[in-house]
Amino acid sequence: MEQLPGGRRLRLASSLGLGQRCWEVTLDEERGLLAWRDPRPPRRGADNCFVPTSEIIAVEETEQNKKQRSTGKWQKMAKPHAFTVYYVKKARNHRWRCRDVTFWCADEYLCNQWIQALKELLEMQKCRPKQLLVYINPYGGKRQGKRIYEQKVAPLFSLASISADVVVTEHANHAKDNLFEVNISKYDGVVCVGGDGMFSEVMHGLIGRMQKDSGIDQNNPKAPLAQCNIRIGIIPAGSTDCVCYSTVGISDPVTSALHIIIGDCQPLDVSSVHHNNTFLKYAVSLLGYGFYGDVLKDSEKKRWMGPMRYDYSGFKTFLSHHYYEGTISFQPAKHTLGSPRDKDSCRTGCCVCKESEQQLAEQRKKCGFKHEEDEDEWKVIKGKFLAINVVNMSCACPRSPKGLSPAAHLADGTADLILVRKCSRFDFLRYLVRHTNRDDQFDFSFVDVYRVKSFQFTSKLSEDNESSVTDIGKKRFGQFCRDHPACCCNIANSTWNCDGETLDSSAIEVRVHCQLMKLFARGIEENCTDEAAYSHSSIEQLL
Ligand SMILES: Nc1ncnc2c1ncn2[C@@H]1O[C@H](COP(=O)(O)OP(=O)(O)OP(=O)(O)O)[C@@H](O)[C@H]1O
Ligand SMILES: CCCCCCCCCCCCC/C=C/[C@@H](O)[C@H](CO)NC(C)=O
Ligand SMILES: [Ca+2]
Repeated sequence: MEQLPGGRRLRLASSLGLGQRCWEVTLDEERGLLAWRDPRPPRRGADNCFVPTSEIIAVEETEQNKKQRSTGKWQKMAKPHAFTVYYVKKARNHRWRCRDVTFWCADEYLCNQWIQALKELLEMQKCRPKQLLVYINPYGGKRQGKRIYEQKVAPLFSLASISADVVVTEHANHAKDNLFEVNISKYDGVVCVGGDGMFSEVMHGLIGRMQKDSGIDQNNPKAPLAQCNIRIGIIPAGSTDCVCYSTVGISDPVTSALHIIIGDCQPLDVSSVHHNNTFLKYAVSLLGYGFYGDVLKDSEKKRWMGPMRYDYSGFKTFLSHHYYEGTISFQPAKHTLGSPRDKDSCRTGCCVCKESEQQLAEQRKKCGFKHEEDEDEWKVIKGKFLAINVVNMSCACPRSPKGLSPAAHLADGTADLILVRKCSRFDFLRYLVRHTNRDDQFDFSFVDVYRVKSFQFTSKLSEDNESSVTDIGKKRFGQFCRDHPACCCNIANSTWNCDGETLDSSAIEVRVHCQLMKLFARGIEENCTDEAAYSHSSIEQLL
């Protein structure tokens, strides 16, 4: 243990070899930093580096004659004792990579001391998973799930001494059904390799299992649900990968694997969807009726096209320009500080999410769940809509980097309700194009947005059905309004797109459950675009 001038203690401080030179290497346990600096007088571009110990992946004794990862060549190491530290390197656009640095010294005892100290610090990171259950969808996205896991993820898990039980799914709902049977207490987390649909399956398995084990009836739309504490990791291998992109900032399997390894944790709101006291589904990203429901329905027939199916069906649906009539009722969210028109977005350690969760917890302590359900006001809107989107998170994805609601929060107990009323094709195109650029997508007279905690929808057709429209009448009219063949008024229902799966009912009741589950993620970090975040920095400022 070394003492610094300010009274701070260092776990270890030594002069160690790195490449051809000697470096001052320190392990600061209090600050949780491993740092190495070139002791020669500072010059431009000198490499002074540090790594938070929470972002060290592994430490290994380095064998002589070991293949040097950086050069790819076999090099005889002339140095007698060495150890390699593998760590997270943050690159541009939220991408993480595994890098390594090898230190050497002549003294075997000193080398072992370093290995021992670093391993002890790694052991102290209690949030890191040791045993994972992995489900791979071999048919998601471009059908690369198995290859992505085997080539990019499994080697990192094994480097970090994580053992994984791997299930390659054989049919839809395999993972979900399996999660009701496995001994879940054996695992520190569940990983899904696939897209949003695969994530949704795993989430349904885990939340469903949790409610079953706690004796909670999922069919009761008002039941307070039991929180699911086992974290889910998403290795993106789907077509949209919206949940991964919106919670990590990038769809990249290696980045996601590293977030899992270091044991990140991001709570997530989940909406429950019911119809007539029957549970239909949970949703975390998009519940979309009209445009996104029709895109999904059409695209399901074209799965063979892979991710391109959404572009094809998107264009076709855009041309069809159908609108739908219905009634929307919602309870505005009063417990949150945020609004959908905010300029700031939800970022790592978001205060809006923290505050909102506290407010909700206090409200519940005072009045219980019942008050919230019964006494808060409902707003009712009737109209003709091209799209009704309810989003629990921004829904950012590579196709729409800001998402459908850029200021939506991951864990504030609310969803953003976006109503796109009947407008011209040209106006709808302007709206869609704003998903892909920086302009405000809510700044249109035909678009309204509300932050809500619960929501209901009934289509005009089902309202009419309950009263007058007969089956014969429906057949005669066909799908479209007979009186106005060119008006695009669609007397058929659209379908709900629930995180990329279709729902059977158009009339639904939705409730947001604050932070019902957790992911191996940390939310999107404030932009750290600089490769040099951890290097070329003045080490003196840190020590
Ligand atoms: N072995 C399997 N065979 C067929 N379908 C499967 C299998 N395993 C999982 N599925 C189903 O495939 C559906 C789609 O998978 P996934 O979400 O991984 O890919 P995607 O639809 O291409 O991507 P995204 O949801 O991001 O648009 C999921 O709903 C899942 O239930
Ligand atoms: C003519 C211009 C077209 C512009 C289209 C922009 C498309 C943006 C797509 C954003 C979709 C984000 C919502 C994500 C939903 C997912 O839950 C779901 C399943 O992966 N994906 C889709 C496409 O429904
Ligand atoms: Ca939310």
